[in-house]
Amino acid sequence: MAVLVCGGAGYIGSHTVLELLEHQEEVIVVDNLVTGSRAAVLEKARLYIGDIQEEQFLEKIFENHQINAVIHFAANSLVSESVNDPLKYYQNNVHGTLCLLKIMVKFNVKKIVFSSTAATYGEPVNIPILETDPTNPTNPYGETKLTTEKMLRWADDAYGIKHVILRYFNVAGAHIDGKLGEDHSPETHLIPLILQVALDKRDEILIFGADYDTDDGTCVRDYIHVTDIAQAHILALEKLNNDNTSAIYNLGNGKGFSVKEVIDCVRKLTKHPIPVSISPRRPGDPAILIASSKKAVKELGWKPKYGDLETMISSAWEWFKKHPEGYGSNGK
Ligand SMILES: NC(=O)c1ccc[n+]([C@@H]2O[C@H](COP(=O)([O-])OP(=O)(O)OC[C@H]3O[C@@H](n4cnc5c(N)ncnc54)[C@H](O)[C@@H]3O)[C@@H](O)[C@H]2O)c1
Ligand SMILES: O=c1ccn([C@@H]2O[C@H](COP(=O)(O)OP(=O)(O)O[C@H]3O[C@H](CO)[C@@H](O)[C@H](O)[C@H]3O)[C@@H](O)[C@H]2O)c(=O)[nH]1
Repeated sequence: MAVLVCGGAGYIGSHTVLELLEHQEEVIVVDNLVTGSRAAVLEKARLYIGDIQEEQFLEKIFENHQINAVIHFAANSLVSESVNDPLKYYQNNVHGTLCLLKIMVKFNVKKIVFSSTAATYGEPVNIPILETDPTNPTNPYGETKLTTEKMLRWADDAYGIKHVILRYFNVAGAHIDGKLGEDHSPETHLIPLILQVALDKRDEILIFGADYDTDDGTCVRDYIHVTDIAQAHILALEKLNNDNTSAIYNLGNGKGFSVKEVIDCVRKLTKHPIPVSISPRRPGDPAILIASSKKAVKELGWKPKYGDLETMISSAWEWFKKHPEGYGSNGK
């Protein structure tokens, strides 16, 4: 029996494929390589290049393999892009999942792990955020993820497809052995952008807003190492195989770091001065997002291993020093 990983050539997907292979799973990857890289998919996994919205393409894969469960990363996931082009997000994130679920129904595949996000909460009413807290997204990206979560709930009721929804906070870092890293193009995430300054590929980092209601005025986020996130998917699959019930979990460290604190940590690790400029707030950004992941710790037995910010940033730094062009043009 195989696990199908949609979006497995992307940042988090590729790290999860590595963990799955280490757990002896047969892994099938589907990816259209729009943001992912062929080079990020380890050879032991079988890669099909194509779009999950192409139902006939998906059907062939379900015909060719005995798929036991799906892990679904395939999405667009940039907050600011979603504000400028919300329909792109409804198309790919909501319609993409709809196509995938239709094929799962057709082939009687009853387990899915879904990548959701802290962006489903919007401006939090409590810190740390609990899974039971209100969900009022402040951007279309979060809205499309919440809509998809609701689709999964109805699909459970109607077709018995059980889900584990994982609401990640800010995923960071690279594989600790340097096997894989983060390569988004264009890059918009804070840590890789600061590291591009440290590599002298960029002159400065823009701080998007220094007038938030936080200690130093910059946004606070809960950063979580990509391998810890990948591990949670293994545990989510185990849960689905063992108790066959649906659930939602936050995945974060429960600690917040401001944009300025992240920049200071990079300065310390790289010894680079990292020039900054303050620019206006980025639309759709909440001031503070910090997770309570107690539920995942208790119910999944999740134990994040790389929780301190320095470990996350230094693993990313090691990868970027060796791969200044990411996976490079050969990556496609
Ligand atoms: N990076 C984060 O901090 C973060 C935080 C919360 C949630 N997430 C979610 O985790 C998932 C993975 O994020 P990531 O940072 O690894 O992004 P990524 O862009 O690196 O990975 C997404 C992958 O999906 C593929 N893809 C997109 N649409 C597709 C389609 N229609 N058909 C086939 N393949 C498609 C892309 O080519 C890419 O390889 C996303 O769903 C994202 O919303 C990420
Ligand atoms: O050049 C930059 C880039 C980012 N930021 C700020 O840094 C913080 C982190 O931004 P970024 O790394 O872009 O991540 P987020 O926009 O917080 O979103 C990430 O984390 C979310 C969960 O919290 C996920 O849903 C998204 O998919 C993922 O991209 C935010 O306050 C940004 O405003 C800057 O100040 N300057």
